[in-house]
Amino acid sequence: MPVRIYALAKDLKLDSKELVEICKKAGVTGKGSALASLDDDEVQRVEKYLEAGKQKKAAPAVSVAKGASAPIAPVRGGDVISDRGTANRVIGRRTTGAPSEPAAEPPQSAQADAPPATKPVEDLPAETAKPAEQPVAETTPAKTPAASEPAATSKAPPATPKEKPAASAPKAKPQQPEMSPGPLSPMRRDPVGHGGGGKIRVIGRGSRSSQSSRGEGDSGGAPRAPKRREPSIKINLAALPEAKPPAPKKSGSEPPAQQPEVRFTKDAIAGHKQGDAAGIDKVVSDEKKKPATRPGGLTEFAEKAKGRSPRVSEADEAAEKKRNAGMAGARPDRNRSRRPNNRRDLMEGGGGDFGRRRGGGRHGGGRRRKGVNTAAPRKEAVSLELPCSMRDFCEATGVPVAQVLRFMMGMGVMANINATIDQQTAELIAADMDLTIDLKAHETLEDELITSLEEAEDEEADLVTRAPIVTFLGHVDHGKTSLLDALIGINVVKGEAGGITQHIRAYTVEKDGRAVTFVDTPGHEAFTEMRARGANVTDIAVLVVAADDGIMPQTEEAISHAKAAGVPIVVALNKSDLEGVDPMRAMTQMTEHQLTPSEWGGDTEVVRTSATTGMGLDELLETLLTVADLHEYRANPSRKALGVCLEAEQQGDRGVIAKLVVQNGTLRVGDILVCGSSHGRVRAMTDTLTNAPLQEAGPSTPVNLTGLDIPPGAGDRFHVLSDITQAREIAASREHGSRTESLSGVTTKVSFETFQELLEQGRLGEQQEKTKLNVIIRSDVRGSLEAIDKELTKLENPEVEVRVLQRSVGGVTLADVTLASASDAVILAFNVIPDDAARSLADERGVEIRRYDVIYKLTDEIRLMIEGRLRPEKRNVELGRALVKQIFQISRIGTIAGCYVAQGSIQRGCRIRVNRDGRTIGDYPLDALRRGKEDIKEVPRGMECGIKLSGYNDVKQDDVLEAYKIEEVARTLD
Ligand SMILES: Nc1nc2c(ncn2[C@@H]2O[C@H](COP(=O)(O)OP(=O)(O)OP(=O)(O)O)[C@@H](O)[C@H]2O)c(=O)[nH]1
Repeated sequence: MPVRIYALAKDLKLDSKELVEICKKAGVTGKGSALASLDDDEVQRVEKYLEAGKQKKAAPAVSVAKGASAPIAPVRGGDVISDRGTANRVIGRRTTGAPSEPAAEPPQSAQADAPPATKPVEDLPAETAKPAEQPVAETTPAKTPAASEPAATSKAPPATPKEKPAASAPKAKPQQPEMSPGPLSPMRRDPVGHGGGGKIRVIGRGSRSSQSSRGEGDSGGAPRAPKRREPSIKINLAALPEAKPPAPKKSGSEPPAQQPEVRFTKDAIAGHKQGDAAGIDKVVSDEKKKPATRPGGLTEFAEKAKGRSPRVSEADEAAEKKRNAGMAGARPDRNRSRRPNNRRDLMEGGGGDFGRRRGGGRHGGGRRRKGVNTAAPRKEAVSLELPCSMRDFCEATGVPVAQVLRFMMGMGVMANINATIDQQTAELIAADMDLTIDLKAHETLEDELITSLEEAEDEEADLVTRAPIVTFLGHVDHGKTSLLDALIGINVVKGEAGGITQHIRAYTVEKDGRAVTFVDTPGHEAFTEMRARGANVTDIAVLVVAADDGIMPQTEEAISHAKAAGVPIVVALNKSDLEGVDPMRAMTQMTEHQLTPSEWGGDTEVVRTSATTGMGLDELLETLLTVADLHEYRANPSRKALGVCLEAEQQGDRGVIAKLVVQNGTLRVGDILVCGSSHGRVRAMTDTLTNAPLQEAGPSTPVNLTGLDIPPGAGDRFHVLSDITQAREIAASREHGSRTESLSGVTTKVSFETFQELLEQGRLGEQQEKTKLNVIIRSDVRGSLEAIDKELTKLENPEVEVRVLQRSVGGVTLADVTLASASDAVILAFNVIPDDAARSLADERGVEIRRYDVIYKLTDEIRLMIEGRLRPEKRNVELGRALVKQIFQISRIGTIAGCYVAQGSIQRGCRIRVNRDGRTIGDYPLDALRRGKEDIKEVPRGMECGIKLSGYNDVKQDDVLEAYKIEEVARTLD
């Protein structure tokens, strides 16, 4: 009877992977994975091989006993290792013995032969039995195949260089220990033989310093320019002759000889021009009498020597001020203060020129010299907590604010002293100013609590087996949803808008008495994030590949996600029921992506399935459970829960509904939860498949949960805390962080309507800047927001930029319309509707709200518009809204909705959108419109009527019916 390799491995008490290897060696081919089956014959072959291996293993034990230099026993190796000096001595001997082999490979190669841990034991005897004199040959290992074998001999012991001599100790001449350290022979190339320092080189083998030592040694004959460098191990080298430190420059403490500075007043100069010499004479005589108090003068240095800052008496100062006012001789001073590098003086704390210019220029520099320099001394190594303000940065580093602001201006950023500096900016400034900054992130409650929760390790005794989380990934329409539906026994595919999955689904089902959690992801290219998220929560990825299509772009992407997540991949070759499909084609393509099918000897399980006929479903399930067995997924149900939010939405009366998967621990009703920037207490939990209420959810369980204050982001991790205040604080700080990040800049007024006009009128060509189309996105779930976002970024071109001013989950609100009106933005409502107030304001202000239910329609429409090709030949004209007050079930007719027309009117022949809980759930033609028993053409606002929809009988009380008609609109921009 066939037996799976992993099961046989269990019987034989071997590792499954090891057994796969053994199968190969035993000549049983095509068994690339532990899931492959072996028939009786193959099992026997494997067992025989193992038996033979055991015998082989037993044989060398005799030789070990015989020979003193057993290949594995580190007896002699121990001798060599025990005394480093001995080792070196041996090396030295060999070096002298064979000095003529300078061109051999570098000694690192001996270490590069690190032993592969998985080397089958049974190989050892054969290898170690190879001729022991080969060590000599090992010095030229690349030359012959035989030469590489002794290198293999040294693979067994883990500690490489020391044990190598023992491992490959030549058995042929055990009595000649001097020949034994053959494997060390590469050391001969080490220049030990050329001089002292052998000890050092052995220690430093492989290190850079030793290599350079070797380089020097090699140059024994060839002269090489000596390089000055630090000795790597100083204790073994003669001390370098002490160089006298250079004498401090005298010029540093003595002022340069100066010419007496004679300054002429304007009057003196003017008088001189008029032939009056008296004014000049007076200035010259005054100058001679004046004490040397100018900077750099002797008085100043005398003061400095006494440890005081040179000060000028009030009287002198006043006199000087008077003298210097307006004198031509003051120009050098002024120039100095204007020099661009004056900030260096300032930074070094020695100047004050900068301040003099500002404060002292007009009002007299003397005052400044009197005061104390208040600038913080510049610090070289600073520790800074981020984010911080410009002021904090400057105070911490001692760099003047003006200097930092100037730098920022140079980078095109107009900042002020209160501006916040982020890490990147701080690093840039620091690099520019040669500062060493140790940037620390602010230690928050988050770091304290969440990190400890994430890092808490579970006790082995607490761990129990959990259900595997299996995610279906693959290209759009390859049959993921159908396959999952068929496995679970439900039908979700039918209800999908546009026939594509736009939400992530997760269900736990019981199969063969075991729980499995399935996650379905959308295949449309827009949902990359959802696929990545699906892959990140999963244990096993099922790659659904349609046999007729093969590997497609999103299949490739899914492969990357699964590989990045490091999870096993099982391929479901779906649609195998289709006639004429060639599964070999898809399998060949798979090999190009390093997914070799197990039937071709690889380790990827490929199951041929058909969601339509049910073919291969059992096998797929069995394979998934087997993989789960192999990996033993475990969790600790007794700890506080943590996991991931897959999706979240705001539902009218129920509040926030979040779909979470518990990854570890148990989540209970009443638990305090923080998830992204939302928090709250778990109010209720329901099963994602049956909607049954749950009191607790253990590991691997997906739940729909209420109780959070705002919808968390899809992909946000959640944690259970014990204090609601802490949860609130953490959520608030995250919200603050993300708001700060997403603050958008100034908006340009370009509306959706005018956008095409701009294009048509060719005004884009005249504009230097890109034309910006501002949009506000509202969606039913977070995942769609990301998908739309991603699609919109693809629409950018050199002339047009689509700017998302705001994106959020939930219906269109008054605030959205206000923002759109202020910034000429268009509101893109994906699967949501505007509330009454928003609708009225939008009408009043002419704000456009575009509604979509399929993502590619949204992006296609915008793309067409951007390309100037949008031809609004058909336009939806909103007619009115009616509220369903009562439902009447009439046999043979169906459901009649008794409605009250709240806005506009309902007209015969229109179409009706059915909205429930703020979401559009369907769009149907109006079948019948009646008042009493009469069929009528139109029902105006404030009246009641009966509405029958065509093809939909599930209208419920409180549904909102929106009537609209499709009008043909003539093109106006042709
Ligand atoms: N013949 C055949 N058709 C299939 C099979 N599986 C799915 N289909 C059809 O393929 C189409 C797409 O199936 P879905 O299950 O929606 O595909 P999907 O991969 O979930 O699509 P997205 O979720 O949008 O990525 C549907 O019309 C299915 O009926 C199959 O095994 N055989």
